[in-house]
Amino acid sequence: MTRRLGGLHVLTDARGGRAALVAVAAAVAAGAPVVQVRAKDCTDRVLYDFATEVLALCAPAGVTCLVNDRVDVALAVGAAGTHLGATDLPVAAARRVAGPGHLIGGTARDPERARQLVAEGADYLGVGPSWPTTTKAGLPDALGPEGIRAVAEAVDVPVIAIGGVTAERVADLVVAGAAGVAVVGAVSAAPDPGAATTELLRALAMAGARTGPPGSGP
Ligand SMILES: Cc1ncc(COP(=O)(O)OP(=O)(O)O)c(N)n1
Ligand SMILES: Cc1ncsc1CCOP(=O)(O)O
Ligand SMILES: [Mg+2]
Repeated sequence: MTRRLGGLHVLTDARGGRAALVAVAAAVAAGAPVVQVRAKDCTDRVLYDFATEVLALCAPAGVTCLVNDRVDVALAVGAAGTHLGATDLPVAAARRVAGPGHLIGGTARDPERARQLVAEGADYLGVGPSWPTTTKAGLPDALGPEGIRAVAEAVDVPVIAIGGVTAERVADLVVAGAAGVAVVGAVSAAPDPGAATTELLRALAMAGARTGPPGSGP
């Protein structure tokens, strides 16, 4: 099972369904290293079936597949990991359930919370919103690259910047210390999700982001 964490995290359209799977297939074909199953407002069975289909697209391509919010679903489908935010199961609890081999990411917005999540067992942190976004309601003010920097300097695990990320904004985030970026709209709402993925990957490579497995270079 692939376990890359840096580089590009492509999050699915939260509505799931066929259109979301088409976007994932295009992102995988274009070389996205990480896909996160992020579906909201659906039954457990719909989420399970959707995650199973996303994993079936990721696994043959060696793409790391993570599940948002739900460690039980991640384990049930055999995904590599789970991403947990403030209203989800605590990272320490998910770690107890999933054991040491399961990747766990946590959402942090400041250095104190970031250090706490790492102490609980987080393997990476999603940090944002970097910029304003319409994809998720109720978020605090955007952190900007300086907010990303504050967290990246506080922890040793990869920091993945999220929120309003576009190819044009990638360099500022990498300079600030992000090991990668996570996107919803930049891929799933793009007219050509494959081309959008290629553009984001190119921006990460140009910025010198660590896009390969641990220990594979800059
Ligand atoms: C990589 C990454 N970072 C942050 C998030 C946000 O997670 P959370 O705060 O739980 O919000 P929802 O995604 O559940 O709406 C993420 N999913 N991925
Ligand atoms: C889930 C989440 N958490 C912080 S920003 C965000 C949404 C990011 O979506 P987009 O890439 O479309 O701005
Ligand atoms: Mg969540």
